[in-house]
Amino acid sequence: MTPPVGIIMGSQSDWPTLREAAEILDALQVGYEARIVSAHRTPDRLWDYGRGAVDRGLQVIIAGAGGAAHLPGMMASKTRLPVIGVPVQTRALSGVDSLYSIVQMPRGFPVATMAIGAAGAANAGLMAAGILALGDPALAERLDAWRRALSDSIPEEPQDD
Ligand SMILES: Nc1c(C(=O)O)ncn1[C@@H]1O[C@H](COP(=O)(O)O)[C@@H](O)[C@H]1O
Repeated sequence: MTPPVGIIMGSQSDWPTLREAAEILDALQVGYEARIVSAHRTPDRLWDYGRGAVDRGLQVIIAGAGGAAHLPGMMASKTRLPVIGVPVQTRALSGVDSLYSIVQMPRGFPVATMAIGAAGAANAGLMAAGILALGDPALAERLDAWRRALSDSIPEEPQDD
């Protein structure tokens, strides 16, 4: 059975970043699939994935890529499912290249763009869970508990190292 979330990335080298989204989804017991899909290197795979996404039963797509990061935007062109973009940090330009490639979509085909890197990927997992929680009270409760636990873990006073 198709899980609700598709995590796609431009390269194997993006997985250490996108795994942060997967770990959040694991913690919240949200099903996902992870695939390498590149607009540049495997355009037919991108096309097929986007064309079949709704019919297969996916509900949200998290798309991460670095550099000339066209994957999230191209996926948003191919499917009406919400696409959450994760700009992967790059060595040459620190991920600003990825961010700019993802965030400036033309009107009509939005990508919900997260921050650069691992924190952005984790937030993509939380954003996907938040979308799915709108129609899933049990998931909403798990997400609320996750958020409470994070808040409770923050000390009121700074600690010495
Ligand atoms: N930005 C894209 C796309 C795409 O947008 O379709 N496909 C691969 N890439 C990116 O190329 C970077 C380097 O990839 P390699 O490490 O495989 O050379 C990765 O961050 C990937 O997301």
